[in-house]
Amino acid sequence: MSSSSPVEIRPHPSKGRALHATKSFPPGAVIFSFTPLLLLPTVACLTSVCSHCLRPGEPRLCSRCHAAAYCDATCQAAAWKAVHSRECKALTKTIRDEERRRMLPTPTRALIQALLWGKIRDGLADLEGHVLEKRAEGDEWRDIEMMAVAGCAFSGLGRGDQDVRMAAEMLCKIQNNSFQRFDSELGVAGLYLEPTLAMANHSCIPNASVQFIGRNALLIAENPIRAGDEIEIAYTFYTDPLPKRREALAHYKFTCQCLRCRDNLNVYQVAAISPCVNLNSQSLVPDVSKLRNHPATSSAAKQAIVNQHSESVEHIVDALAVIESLSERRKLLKSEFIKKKALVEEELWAVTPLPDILYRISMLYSEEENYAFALAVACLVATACDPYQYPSPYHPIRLAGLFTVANLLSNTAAATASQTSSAVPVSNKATLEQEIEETLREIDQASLCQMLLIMILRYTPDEYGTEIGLAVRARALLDDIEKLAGREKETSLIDEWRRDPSSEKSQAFFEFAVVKQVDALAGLGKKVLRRDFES
Ligand SMILES: C[S@@+](CC[C@H](N)C(=O)[O-])C[C@H]1O[C@@H](n2cnc3c(N)ncnc32)[C@H](O)[C@@H]1O
Repeated sequence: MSSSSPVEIRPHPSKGRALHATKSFPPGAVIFSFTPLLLLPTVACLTSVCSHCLRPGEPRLCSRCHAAAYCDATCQAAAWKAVHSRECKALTKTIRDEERRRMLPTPTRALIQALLWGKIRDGLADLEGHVLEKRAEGDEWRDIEMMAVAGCAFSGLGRGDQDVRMAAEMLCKIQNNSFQRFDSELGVAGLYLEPTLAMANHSCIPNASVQFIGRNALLIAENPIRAGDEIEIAYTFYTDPLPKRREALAHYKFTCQCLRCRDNLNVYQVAAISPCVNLNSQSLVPDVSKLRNHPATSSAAKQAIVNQHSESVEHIVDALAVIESLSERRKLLKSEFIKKKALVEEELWAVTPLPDILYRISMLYSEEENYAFALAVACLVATACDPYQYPSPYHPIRLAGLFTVANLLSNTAAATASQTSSAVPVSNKATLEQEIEETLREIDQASLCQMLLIMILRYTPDEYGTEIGLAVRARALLDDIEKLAGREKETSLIDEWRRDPSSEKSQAFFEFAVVKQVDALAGLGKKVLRRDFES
């Protein structure tokens, strides 16, 4: 990196090397945009994303090897020059069957590229692979050796002991330093490696995160970062319980010593000490004392419940992946929700796996076209789960949560508008459906939706507003709302809030038009869960 680089690599007493900032960055700022040394689609996404830029679509397969696909001639030409010319020749020569070429495991495919290109090999040279530790582990090492043998064979290069040993070492480095490139539509869509970004160590209370745009990885400040600070990212889901995090990090051969791990802090305790808490004054939880003083930060009884019932979401994700029907999905979510009754009774909504269960319940209602119920549960997620799990309002999951609410509002607003107003007050005997309908009728849903979208764009790095998928979708929906006729008065109030969100008038308006309404809907979300999922 050049002397003007925003990051530098320094030795670290216990972690090997570390990535440090050379200047300060506010939360949400892009520290650097990295161009990959290695970027490959996963096997599952090989025909649904471009092998060069990883953008989803309907890419066309390379007519020779049929094992790489590109969105257009530009991507194909760039990939040909960067990696594919040699890879294509080697794969066509060494593997007859096209389907088998496409089924090569992603790390093996990455290894083949590294074996064929000196530039990639050189880029990997200084990386940590924990080769000796891995070699000492029977099963894991056998898998690595098998992939190394395959990589040597399919690259058409040497297959002697020395070659396989070198390939196995490269594979260890690839595994220890690559990212799973996540796509919001497809999930894990690729493998990404860049040697400087790979110097970022892990913390379960990270101050930065990585977001992918096309071929590039953006390193984004999550907390305020000062010049000289170590930049730490999370290698695993830091909201998982401690044993699960330890298990995931064992692959990287270290034991995390961050505060969350050392003192086994729960999600509320970490939120309370986050340097980002005050940034929430313009969020759905503007009363930051709520974030600082949740009862689970001090009550030993609540802490015990969190420890006893927190669980990774993995088994739920796996089970849902093979369920097609909505009714079966509902059954599974109901049984998982009931299992977490102790958390629900104590309103410990932010404890894993509850946020994920709630999010999936909201999605389920949405698929069932019950947008009002989906919205109520999504509001509960956006106020009682996300801000505690991710205290920075710039966090991509916070922004995704806002978008979910805004998007659902665009459906409920249309439904409310098409109803003939009965204007019947809600009686004690009204159904939950009627209660939500009435609440929605009282809310200016278009304004609420518009303000949530403005918040998303406010928290998105300006220079990437046209590239980050969520920002692009938020902008499109906002444009649609701004075209609606007859909203001059609302628009003028919103414009004033947009220009100066911290003025007294704007804050009062925000409190009324956004915070109060989302809170009311979140309260209804609890009622929805109680009625439909508790028994
Ligand atoms: C992607 S590399 C990060 C750069 C690495 N420190 C180096 O010097 O090459 C991952 C490796 O860094 C080390 N590491 C990362 N985070 C750590 C942490 N919180 N504590 C101790 N070691 C850590 C582990 O050896 C891990 O396998």
